[in-house]
Amino acid sequence: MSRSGTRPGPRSKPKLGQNFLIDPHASLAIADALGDLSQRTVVEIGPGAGAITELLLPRAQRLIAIELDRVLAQRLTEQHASTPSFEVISADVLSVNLHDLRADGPPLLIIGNLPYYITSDILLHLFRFHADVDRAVIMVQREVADRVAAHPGTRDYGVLSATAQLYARVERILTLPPEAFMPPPDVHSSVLRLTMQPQFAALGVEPDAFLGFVKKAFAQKRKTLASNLRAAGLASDIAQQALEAAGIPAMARAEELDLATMARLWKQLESR
Ligand SMILES: C[S@@+](CC[C@H](N)C(=O)[O-])C[C@H]1O[C@@H](n2cnc3c(N)ncnc32)[C@H](O)[C@@H]1O
Repeated sequence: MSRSGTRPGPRSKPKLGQNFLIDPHASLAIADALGDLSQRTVVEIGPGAGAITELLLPRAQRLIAIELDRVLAQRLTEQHASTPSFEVISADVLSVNLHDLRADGPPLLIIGNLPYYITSDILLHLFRFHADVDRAVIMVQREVADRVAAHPGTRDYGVLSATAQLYARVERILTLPPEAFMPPPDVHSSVLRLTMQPQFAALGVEPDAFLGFVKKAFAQKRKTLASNLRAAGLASDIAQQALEAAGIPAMARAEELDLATMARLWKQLESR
C-alpha cells in the first residue's frame, strides 16, 4: 500500500461497489490469469485506485480503463499522463461500445474486479459483444461464480449458467475472503475466466430467442419443466409431445437439462 497508485484513498462509495483489492498476491494472480497481453488491447472495468491497473500497464500493448467514479478516473489519468498506451474512459461500462474500442485490432481482453451491484448486466454486456471479446477475467461474488460455473443437474444451475455457457467456456481461478478488500464486503469473492466460445451455431439456435425460452423453462425452479412451459402458455399436450420427441422425461426439471438437450426441446417446439 505504499505506492500512490495502489492506495484506495480515504473514501469509498459503497453504492458504486467500491471494495478495493488490498491483497497484492491476488492482484498478481488476476493479472496473470489474463495471459500474454503484449500484442493486445486490454479493457479494465472499474480500475478504482489501480491495484490491477498497475500490473497491466507494463504488460499490455494498450490499456483502456473504464471507471464511473469521476474522481478516481481523473486521479488515474493524472498518475499515468505520460503513458501513451493508457487511456481512461470516465463512463458507465454498460454504455461503452466494445466493438468501437476494438477498432481493427484482435478481439479484446477484458479484466475487472467488478462492481457487484451490476454483475449480471456486465456479463450480458460482454456476451452482447462476444464477437469483439477473446477472454475475460472477472472477480464476482462467490455465489454468482457458483451459478455461472454450475453444471447441469446441480442446484446452482440456472438461467445465468445456461446463458454464460452458451457464450463462453467458464473456469474458476481463485476465491478470496472479505479481508482481501478495503472496505471488506459481506461476501467471499471468486475470480472467473470466461473464454468466448459461442455454442449457438453448433446447437442450431438463435441466441436471443433460445435464451428467452430458457428463462421460461426456469421460471419456477421448483416446478417441472412441463409445468413451467404450461405456465408460459403452451398447451399441455404440445408440451408433452415436445418433451417426448426430445427424449426428456415428463417430470424433468429445467436444471437437469444440458444445453444440447434444451436446444433439442426448443427446436421441437419451434418446428411446430
Ligand atoms: C470492486 S471495485 C474494484 C476497484 C479496483 N479494480 C480494485 O480491484 O481495487 C469496483 C470499481 O468499479 C467502479 N464502478 C462502479 N460502477 C461502475 C460502472 N457502472 N462502470 C464502470 N465502473 C464502475 C467503482 O467506482 C470501483 O472503482
